[in-house]
Amino acid sequence: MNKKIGFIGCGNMGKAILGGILNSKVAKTEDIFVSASTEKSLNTIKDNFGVNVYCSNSKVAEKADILILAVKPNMYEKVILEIKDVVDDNAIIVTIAAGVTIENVEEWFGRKLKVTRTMPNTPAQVGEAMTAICFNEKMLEEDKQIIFGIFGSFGKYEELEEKYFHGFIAVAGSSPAYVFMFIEAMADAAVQMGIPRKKAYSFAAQSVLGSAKMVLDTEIHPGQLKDMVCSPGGTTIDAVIELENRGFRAAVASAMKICEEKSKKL
Ligand SMILES: NC(=O)C1=CN([C@@H]2O[C@H](COP(=O)(O)OP(=O)(O)OC[C@H]3O[C@@H](n4cnc5c(N)ncnc54)[C@H](O)[C@@H]3O)[C@@H](O)[C@H]2O)C=CC1
Ligand SMILES: O=C(O)[C@@H]1CCC=N1
Repeated sequence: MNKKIGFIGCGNMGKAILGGILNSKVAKTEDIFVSASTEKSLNTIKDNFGVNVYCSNSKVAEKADILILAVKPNMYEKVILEIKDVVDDNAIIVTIAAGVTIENVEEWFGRKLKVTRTMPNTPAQVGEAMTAICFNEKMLEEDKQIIFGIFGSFGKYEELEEKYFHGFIAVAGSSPAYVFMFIEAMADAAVQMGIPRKKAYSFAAQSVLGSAKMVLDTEIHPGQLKDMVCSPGGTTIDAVIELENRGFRAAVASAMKICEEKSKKL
């Protein structure tokens, strides 16, 4: 891709996207420009990724054909006010923040630019992100294809109406954290049973990976896949009933509702 990609802010999510883009070779290191708030983090990014780094957001903003705003939601307005006058009229602004709408971005820039709102997740780092994408009306078909090319380079993506983004954060943007907790909990229990810790993480993670792959590849209902593991009178059904008794599903649903509500408040 012959476009210059700028990152303003490059923390956990910015690095995951940057790593994903470079691994897939969709852009070259010399075409990527990153700014961050501290010299220390810029040096780390330079050392780890070999991209161009600047301590000025405006420098990055004026160079970028595609500008990814990867700061926290509460920094968006401040950053946009800082860069708005140097951004090219034809640049594509990409947001990744929870709770920041396309309308907010247009208002803060004070003019109609091409805006793409996305919600990725950290598995971008290993090429397995799930990203939701929506566009404003300034985005042309060829612009959309560029965005699909970038987000498709580090995982799956789907165009989704902006009104569903709060729910999407609960089920995809934030959900890797719940899955990591599940893996950690299973591994701790396995360690209690005497399994060495390193093996315990690998056994738990591979089981989650394989199960997710079965859902995606077979398209069999997850309930049916669960039933296929539960041999009559066997071990699994006892564990499943204990999870039900302990409110496993209810805890997940309630956590996701809280996550969705928080996204609405940001
Ligand atoms: N962490 C995740 O799993 C996901 C995060 N997001 C979104 O990504 C955005 C960033 O989140 P994280 O990467 O988790 O946060 P983070 O705190 O790890 O990264 C934010 C980065 O912005 C930099 N920064 C702060 N002020 C700045 C400024 N004025 N100019 C330039 N850089 C500045 C910080 O130094 C930091 O490196 C948020 O808007 C969040 O909603 C979206 C999807 C998933
Ligand atoms: O915790 C957050 O607010 C961000 C958005 C989705 C994942 N991390």
